[in-house]
Amino acid sequence: MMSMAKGKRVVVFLDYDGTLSPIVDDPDCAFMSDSMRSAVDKVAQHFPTCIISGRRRDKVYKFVKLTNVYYVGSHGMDIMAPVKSLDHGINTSLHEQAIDEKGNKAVLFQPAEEFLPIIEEVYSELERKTKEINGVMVENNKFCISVHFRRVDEVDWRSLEDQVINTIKEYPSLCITRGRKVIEIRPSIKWDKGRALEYLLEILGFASDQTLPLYIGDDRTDEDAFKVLQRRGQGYSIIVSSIPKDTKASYSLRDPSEVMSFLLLLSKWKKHSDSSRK
Ligand SMILES: O=P(O)(O)OC[C@H]1O[C@H](O[C@H]2O[C@H](CO)[C@@H](O)[C@H](O)[C@H]2O)[C@H](O)[C@@H](O)[C@@H]1O
Repeated sequence: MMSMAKGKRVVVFLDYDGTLSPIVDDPDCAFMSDSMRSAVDKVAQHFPTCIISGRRRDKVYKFVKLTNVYYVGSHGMDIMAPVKSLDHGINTSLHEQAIDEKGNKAVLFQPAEEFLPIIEEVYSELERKTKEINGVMVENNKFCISVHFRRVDEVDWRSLEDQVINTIKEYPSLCITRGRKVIEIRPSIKWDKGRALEYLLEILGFASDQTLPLYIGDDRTDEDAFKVLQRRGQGYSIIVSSIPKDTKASYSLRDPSEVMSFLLLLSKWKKHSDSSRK
């Protein structure tokens, strides 16, 4: 992998849950370790780095707390540039356009903006309809909703799913996807983590074959990005899983601790290759 990366512009895409933080029962407690934060920070000092998550963007930022990375929330539907100016040869003209008159906003792209009211409505409805089921957590991810059943007794899974399906039937502009013990509700638009990845490569000026995107993720929604890399015949896709999985990724890492070792190795390699060129 490192030999293929020589002379190319590496761009790093990292999923959050299950990739940078271990899967835990309470989604609000999926904290990232300080050592993982430092590993991501080091990578971001060398390569454009983007955290791409199903969560709402501001929540991912609260967990990651780094100002030198791109944040993409709501499964690719909420894209924002880093607050800090970067020196990776990035085309930042679009960033500047996106900063508001107070200079504190840098949202690049929100393809599902018109769905905000409907998502709010469905979120309240799902909260109300599922509150009798013990252990359910409905998470508002801004442009999508997660209905968590990790803490729900297995006997109640079926009725919870029925509740969600019946609710969403009333909203033909929304659709349901599934993740790790979570039912996700999102706008039926042709946009996902794969599209977001392509969008970012394009606007950063990294769409050429001289770019080597690395995408690391653990969940079904990351498969959309793996497929894009496969189709483009570009870069490396890495699934995080301790068991064999049906995946479009070409490589695997077992868990977030192996992700951290990989990230540290990547930044060490870059430092070393830069210094040996001097
Ligand atoms: O794209 P991701 O960053 O991987 O986000 C996908 C979903 O991750 C979170 O849920 C998952 O992790 C939780 C914490 O470990 C776990 O409790 C839950 O069972 C998992 O599904 C997040 O809470 C969701 O909103 C994301 O969509």
